[in-house]
Amino acid sequence: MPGEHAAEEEALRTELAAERAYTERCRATLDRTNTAAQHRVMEGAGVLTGHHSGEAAGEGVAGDGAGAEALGRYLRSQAKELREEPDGPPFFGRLDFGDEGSPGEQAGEHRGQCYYIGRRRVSEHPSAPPLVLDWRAPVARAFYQATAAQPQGVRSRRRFGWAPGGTGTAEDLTGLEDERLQGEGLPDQQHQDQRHQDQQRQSQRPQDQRPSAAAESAVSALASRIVAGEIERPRVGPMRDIVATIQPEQDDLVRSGPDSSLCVQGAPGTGKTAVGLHRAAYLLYTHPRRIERGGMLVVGPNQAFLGYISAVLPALGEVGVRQCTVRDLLPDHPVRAEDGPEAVELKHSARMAAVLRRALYARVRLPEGPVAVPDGSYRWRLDEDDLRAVVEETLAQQPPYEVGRERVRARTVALLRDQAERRAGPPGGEWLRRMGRKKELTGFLDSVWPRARPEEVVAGLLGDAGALARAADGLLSEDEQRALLWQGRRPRSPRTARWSEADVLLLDEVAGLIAHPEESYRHLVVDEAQDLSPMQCRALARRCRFGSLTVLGDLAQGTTPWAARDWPEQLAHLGAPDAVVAPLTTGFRVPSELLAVANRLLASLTVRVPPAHSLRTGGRLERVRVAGAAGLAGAVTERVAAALGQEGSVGVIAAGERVAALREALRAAGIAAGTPGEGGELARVTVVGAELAKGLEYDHVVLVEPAEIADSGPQGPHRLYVALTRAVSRLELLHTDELPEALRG
Ligand SMILES: Nc1ncnc2c1ncn2[C@@H]1O[C@H](COP(=O)(O)OP(=O)(O)OP(=O)(O)O)[C@@H](O)[C@H]1O
Repeated sequence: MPGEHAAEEEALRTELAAERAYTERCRATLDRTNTAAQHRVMEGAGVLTGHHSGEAAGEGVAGDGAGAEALGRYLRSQAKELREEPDGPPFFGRLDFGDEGSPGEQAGEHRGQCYYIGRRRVSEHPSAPPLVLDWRAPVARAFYQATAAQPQGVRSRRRFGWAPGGTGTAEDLTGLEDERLQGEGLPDQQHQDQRHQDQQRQSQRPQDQRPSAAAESAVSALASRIVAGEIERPRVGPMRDIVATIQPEQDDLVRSGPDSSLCVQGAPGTGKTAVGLHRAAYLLYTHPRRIERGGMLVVGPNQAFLGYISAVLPALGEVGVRQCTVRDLLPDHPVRAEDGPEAVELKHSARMAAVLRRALYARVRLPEGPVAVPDGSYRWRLDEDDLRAVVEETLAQQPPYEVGRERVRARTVALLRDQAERRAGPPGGEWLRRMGRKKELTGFLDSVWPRARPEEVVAGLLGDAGALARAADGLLSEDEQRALLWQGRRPRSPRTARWSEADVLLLDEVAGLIAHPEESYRHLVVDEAQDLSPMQCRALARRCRFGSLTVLGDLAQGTTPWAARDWPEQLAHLGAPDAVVAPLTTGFRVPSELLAVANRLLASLTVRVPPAHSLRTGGRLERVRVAGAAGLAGAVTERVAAALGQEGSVGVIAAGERVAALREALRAAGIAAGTPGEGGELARVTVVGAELAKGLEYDHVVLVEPAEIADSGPQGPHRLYVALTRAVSRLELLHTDELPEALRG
């Protein structure tokens, strides 16, 4: 009825005006907080440099110089955080709790309350109720989880629509949407975003698939135009946070506790990376004492990927979390040699860890004969049997090598102490220390448990056929040993050895056997974990001995020669054999039309994973046959130019060898093409090798010569699967060769 409609419009206008006023209040508060923090820094800095009020540096503030310096660092980091924190909407949701609580459920302490939910807490005064709650606060969980069937005390959930790219000012608030979870007589969606009202989202909802229960709950979320708009927003620039639209099955993973490790097996575009990063932010917030920022580490496959995801944690208010590749964690040896493929694979294999352990412990010898230790005019005598028992028992305890050496020293001194005690009563601490430093004792130690350096151990193994044969007996075949041995270029000393990329892993493994690494993280988020080799997994595991992991990956997207075939084994290498494996199968990136094609490829892969459903439809697939190979670059340029006529980003994915030429062809046509992770917000076109496309996404993908990618070695089909699943809306298959069978029309 027109009258009813007008009344509704009026109500919406009133509500929007009230919410805009609230936005202004939040922004004013944020501005004040920011200014106050900057002020504190200036003051703090003034005090610290002695320019302030004539007081001695730091006095009255931090008591001493070191304390003052620490305070200064803290204040600077706080102000830096505030500066780095991007502007954005101060909130994205609102929860109104019912007065009564639904049957069987209690609104409890939240009865009748109204909470705004945002990326960060906004508070006018420490003792006043906050204007906006952090999305990680326990009560905010209901925003993600409450349903009409289980309202969790929530009467109504409001979502806010903000102008894309805006800074979150009052004018940027463009719409709101209410979902009634309790109460009667109200339609589900009370108010709609004014700007997006005409969009025909309904017709875009998937109907051609039978979704899982999780997908169904997500589909119901799509009933929200604001959520749908967020999911379908064109992609340009780095990855965004998804905090306003986290789905219930994702939220369960984000909020699972820090005690046990978690492995997310997720089909392409199901939000693994997003879930992992939000989980990192959640854990930092919820368990600040257990997991400080320095104790959280995010590991990704390459710099391109890290560049792509680097803005997400800062957007969630978490700056200063280290994000790096496995390589970045390893020792900084210059790489000056290259291995053959067989040697590389061997060096990444778990068997190598066993070989290295043997090589290291081959240095330990059982004592031969007694040892005499002079003490003034007296000589203590240590029996061979006793010494042998000391070494054997220490070996059996399997401590890190260096700890083992010190243990043998301590226990040998204890043998001396026992003798001294019998002779003259308990000796003093000084006597024990002196005995421990005796050159006869150190000489004995050097003969049975010599010091070891990783370089010596690895060079001693790879440069000596005999040593390798002994360490590899029963573990590596003769052919494999030959592949590992340094041929012809034996270094004169370990110092001059020319290490390969994979050797650095071996050096790190041995360093880890000698002593635990100094760096020790409380939580690791490991992305694209299916691609890690056992030796890389071990490098991560030893840096998180007392922590837990969030392992993210997709076995179907494994593209390295050592990619994992199943999770239990990979998780064991990562030191988290008990991690729960949770699947994500509802896709947010690839539309179902494109996913259907990619799913056809799954059958030709060597791993078994559940196929994905997609929440998105309207994807377009085009197969474009180009007459001659010479015309391919021209055709790519043409297609990219046409794609630029539409909204969003364009990714050209091709076999690695083609990338440079394609980028050049685009440049010649006046199209600037960036490399992934570099171009920032402005690069709309990216050319990327199929081997680096993992984790990235583009609105429009031009996939060049798919057969070439499929045929690029045993992992080729996996690589093609990755390439096929990068498109958010449109995928063009450009080919001169026949398409792989699964991709034919
Ligand atoms: N709940 C959500 N709301 C909105 N967007 C989402 C949601 N979950 C995921 N997305 C979006 O879907 C896309 C895919 O997410 P993400 O890259 O985390 O998936 P992935 O499983 O890691 O993919 P891949 O396996 O291909 O690397 C991203 O653009 C992400 O922002």
